[in-house]
Amino acid sequence: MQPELRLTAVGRRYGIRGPWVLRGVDLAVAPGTLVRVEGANGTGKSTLLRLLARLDAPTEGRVTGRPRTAYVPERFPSALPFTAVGYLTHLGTVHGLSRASAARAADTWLERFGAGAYGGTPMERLSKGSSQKVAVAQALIGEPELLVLDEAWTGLDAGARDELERAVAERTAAGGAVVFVDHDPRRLAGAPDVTYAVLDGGLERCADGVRPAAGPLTLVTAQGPPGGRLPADAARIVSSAEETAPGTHRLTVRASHSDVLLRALLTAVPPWHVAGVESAAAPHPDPGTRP
Ligand SMILES: Nc1ncnc2c1ncn2[C@@H]1O[C@H](COP(=O)(O)OP(=O)(O)OP(=O)(O)O)[C@@H](O)[C@H]1O
Repeated sequence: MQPELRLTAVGRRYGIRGPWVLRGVDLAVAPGTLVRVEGANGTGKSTLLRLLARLDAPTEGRVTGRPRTAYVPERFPSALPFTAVGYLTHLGTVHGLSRASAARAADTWLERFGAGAYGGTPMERLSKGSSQKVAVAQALIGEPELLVLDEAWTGLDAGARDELERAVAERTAAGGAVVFVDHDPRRLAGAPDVTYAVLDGGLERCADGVRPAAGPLTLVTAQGPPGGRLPADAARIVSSAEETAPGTHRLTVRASHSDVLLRALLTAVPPWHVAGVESAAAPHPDPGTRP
């Protein structure tokens, strides 16, 4: 991401005399970080996310940085004159993919979210859940440097919710930033690097959720070349790594990121051998995660 997105003394109000929804907000979104935004209804979370996605401009203050950004809005306009694949392919080309790659990526994302059967269905005929899968896929198709998710899990079935969590882990593992709002406090529990609450128009950092993160952890035993370094994509997401014997590594990773770790190990050149995967007890509760 070049350079990181930054809000400086940002304020937003609607209408010349409207009340300030946000004021004096300073926020930097560093590459590779997962940021959760909390707050009661109507406090300005969506307003903040639209500013981060640069779909809205602040009334005062500055927004700097131009990461390639994708956004899933709270309400996705589903009555679009496209089929699901047609829409996603179009969005893929907007993100710089060739038409053929965009069409392939469209199929892949619909399959991942369990909506492969609806690729040829006109968007306006999709159910709410399938439409939400398209909403999420359109944001992921371009592998954005900044992914902004406003209640993106709402309306998805359990399989698609898990898949979106995996996709978020993949984005951050690849060095992208993800900012999300979700009404479910368990969403990606333990995973965010930082949590902010929107409160009285300002932004409060809840607690340092810095790694090693708490929450459910997975313990992976893997073998690589003796003395070899962990593949970069794996090193970025592990909470701890220990070489217990030459070439044998004990890795802990947040459970939500375990698939991404395994893929990083197995697709490394040369590939690593995964000798074991098991659940590990969380070391301590995450102060950044509220019950
Ligand atoms: N386009 C707009 N025009 C006028 N007022 C707006 C607009 N968008 C948001 N607001 C007002 O700004 C305030 C914050 O809204 P926002 O949607 O950002 O909050 P939120 O925290 O995302 O709410 P929720 O949790 O209910 O989605 C609300 O009072 C809302 O009515």
